[in-house]
Amino acid sequence: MRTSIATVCLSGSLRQKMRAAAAAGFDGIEVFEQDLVVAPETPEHIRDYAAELGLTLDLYQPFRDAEGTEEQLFQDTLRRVEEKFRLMNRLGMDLMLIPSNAGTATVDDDAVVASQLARMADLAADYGIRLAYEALAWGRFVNDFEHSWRLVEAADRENLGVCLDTFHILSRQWSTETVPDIPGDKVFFVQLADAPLMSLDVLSWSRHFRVFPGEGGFDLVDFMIKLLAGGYSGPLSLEIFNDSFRQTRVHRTAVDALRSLIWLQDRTARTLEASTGTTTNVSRATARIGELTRLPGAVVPQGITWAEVRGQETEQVEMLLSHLGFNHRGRHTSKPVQLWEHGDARVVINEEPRAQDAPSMASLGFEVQHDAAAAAHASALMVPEVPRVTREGEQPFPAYLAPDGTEIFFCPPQSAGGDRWLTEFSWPDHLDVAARRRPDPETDHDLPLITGIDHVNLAQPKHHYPESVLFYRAALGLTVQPSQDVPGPTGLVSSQVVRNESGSVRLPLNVAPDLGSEPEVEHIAFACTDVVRLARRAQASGLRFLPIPHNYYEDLRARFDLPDAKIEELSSLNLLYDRDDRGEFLHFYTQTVGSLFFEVVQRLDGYGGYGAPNAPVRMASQYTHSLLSR
Ligand SMILES: O=C(O)c1ccc(O)c(O)c1
Ligand SMILES: [Mg+2]
Repeated sequence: MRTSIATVCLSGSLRQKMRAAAAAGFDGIEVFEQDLVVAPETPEHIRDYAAELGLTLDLYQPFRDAEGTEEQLFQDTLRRVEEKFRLMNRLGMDLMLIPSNAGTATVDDDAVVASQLARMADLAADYGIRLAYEALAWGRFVNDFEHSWRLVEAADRENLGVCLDTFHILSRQWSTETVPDIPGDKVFFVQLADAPLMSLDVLSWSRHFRVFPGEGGFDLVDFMIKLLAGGYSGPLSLEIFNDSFRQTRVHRTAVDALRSLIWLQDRTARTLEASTGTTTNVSRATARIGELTRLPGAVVPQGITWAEVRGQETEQVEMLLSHLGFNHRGRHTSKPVQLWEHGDARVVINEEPRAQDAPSMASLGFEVQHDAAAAAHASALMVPEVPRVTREGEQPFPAYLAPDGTEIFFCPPQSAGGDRWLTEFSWPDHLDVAARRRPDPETDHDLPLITGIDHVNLAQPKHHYPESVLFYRAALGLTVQPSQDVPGPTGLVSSQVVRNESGSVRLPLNVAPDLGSEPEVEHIAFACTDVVRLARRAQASGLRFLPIPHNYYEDLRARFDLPDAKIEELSSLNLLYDRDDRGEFLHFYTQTVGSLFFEVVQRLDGYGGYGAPNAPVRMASQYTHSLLSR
């Protein structure tokens, strides 16, 4: 379907916004009146520039405070709107948005409102203009889309229709069952907005927190199906008021925006293809699947093949790993990279000389069924590729850059040769590559206690957080869990997990408060089969644990009624504890090196969380120790 974006979504001047929309690949734009009023160009210039860029000017908006007023005021409204019709003629535009009156309405009478809409439409017809009436969620008398449609129906003018804006509909939780009942050709325009689920007055929620589809909590796929079923065939447009998008770089935001519409169309098509029921809506919408933009292949990673740490002076990282029982498995034949391994957990340490960087997370290798398909999928979503040099004989992996700066590699499964890269590391003399094998429980008495990577916690740049959510959802096919706020000593950290269904890939995304020059900490959590045993060994070998204060253990006793011996054991090993309705969780943290630390976790009986109640204890202890180490 055609795509469009309101200029209010983007930063910069009107020309910059137009250029970015065109460069990202949008078909058209909604001209926000404010952007035009402050622009130095004449309307004719804007019209020509749009033509030059190949953009259509789809909607002029908003014309406020229009209907539901006393006749005297309405006379002035007609004068005002006629001026705008002349302006639209100069711009070469033919569709104007009329939001329901939220400011000057005094007449709560549908007959009066319908007749005023009809009179505006008749005047618009003289200028070849059509009007789309939109129910604002906070409209004084008209605030639900069914009401706006009844008024449009009553006014009964060919050039008068409705504009459906998902924010106004879904924020008020209006039922969307009747969306398909509005004839497709009377829906003049559709604005798609997502938003995080919040309990906030709708006006503030709308003006500051809207996000692109896939970045919030609204069910836009369901809305799309009803829209298609109703016969709408106009553009899918984005109208996102968001404090961050107003300040982020315009080209990057425009790409994020178009990515959301590509993802939404593909997700809608997939949902239709997968639906087994034969409701009228589904079959009508299914008949139109061909109109939706599709993505090649489907990607859901099955596991994390490696986590890469990069920086200078990585000895301390090596020390932590070695105390956690990791083995140094060799150095890369051509790169300044080493591989550490414990069970199926692999950490790559990259000592690439980059200006004085302290160790930090660099990349994640994801195991996917088809790496080429995953790459094509990411490219179709306009995710930037990471340029890489692969020498002859080395295993090439497609690599993409996540919005948070993490490099994402796609690796084929081990069974399909996905572990060929391991042979690029030369092993210390006493280890023979051929002797590398999985432990045999019959004969191995010392099984690895760590089995793999349980989760990787990634710090998110505040203003690009919505973009990250969509990236992990769309490019990696992960599912988004509800977000939680964790109080830390320097601010509130908002945390949201993205994961695959089986839980073999879990990425808690953390948005930290603005800390100025403090590096955001990230961590790799290893899954362990016996965390008490591992902690004992690590303690004996001298691991630098993150110390946990005694108050925490007293609180634990009160909360969970654990026996004294258990509390004593946890406390002596700096272990933390949590429980959910399924099972228990035991974990400990290492001290931080650079902007990175490690965690070891043990999930008992299907515990599903991440020890969130313990995160404030961790952050407070890290804060204390970073102050002490200064
Ligand atoms: O917040 C507003 O005023 C506003 C204006 C125009 C719209 O289309 C809209 O959805 C909201
Ligand atoms: Mg709108």
